[in-house]
Amino acid sequence: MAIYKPETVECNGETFHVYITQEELQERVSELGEELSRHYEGRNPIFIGVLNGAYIFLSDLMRHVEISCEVDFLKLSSYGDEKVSSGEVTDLKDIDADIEDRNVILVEDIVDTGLSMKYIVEKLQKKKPASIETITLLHKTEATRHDVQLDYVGFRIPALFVLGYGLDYAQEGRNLAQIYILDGE
Ligand SMILES: O=P(O)(O)OC[C@H]1O[C@H](OP(=O)(O)OP(=O)(O)O)[C@H](O)[C@@H]1O
Ligand code: HPA
Repeated sequence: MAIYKPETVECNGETFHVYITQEELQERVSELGEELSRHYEGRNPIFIGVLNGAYIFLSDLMRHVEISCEVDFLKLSSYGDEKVSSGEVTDLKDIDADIEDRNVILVEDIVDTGLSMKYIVEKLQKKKPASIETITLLHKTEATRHDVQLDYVGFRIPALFVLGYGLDYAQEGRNLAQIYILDGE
């Protein structure tokens, strides 16, 4: 089976190179799944993935969760086709599940400025869940300006634009099996 993981890749006229390999991703994702399985044993958590970016991370993560659980999605956008946040969050789809009194695990691909995560947690809190914890594959620690609670973090990364494994640049590059960064950074 062919997996799309070149050493370098052109995306929207810019060149990116590998930053986190497929093997490193798979190892960390499996550790996180095992940690969540231990923590949520007997609590039937509901995973809420943030579309579009989190879909690959969430699907890989769930295959390492060995307890009873559910999944739902919401969708929002704040980057458009740019490499910097617009500073505004647009709601595109809400969850369908009733999360009142449920244990929610909010799943993001990346926390950059923190705006999206802060916005979603405040939105979900209004639905009165029993608990909300957050997990993000990537955290750009130096770029985060909003106060966010991060319970599980895959990789802490510098403030560089990244691509692949669900993360896009103007909607392209999500199908790359590894995480890439802009050449020269
Ligand atoms: O911490 P922040 O600065 O808010 O950035 C993080 C958010 O940006 C990306 O979503 P985007 O709005 O690009 O939509 P997408 O997931 O559909 O690509 C990513 O998936 C996060 O949701
Ligand atoms: O570095 C990034 N890459 C892709 N999407 C993003 N959304 C926030 N930060 C990023």
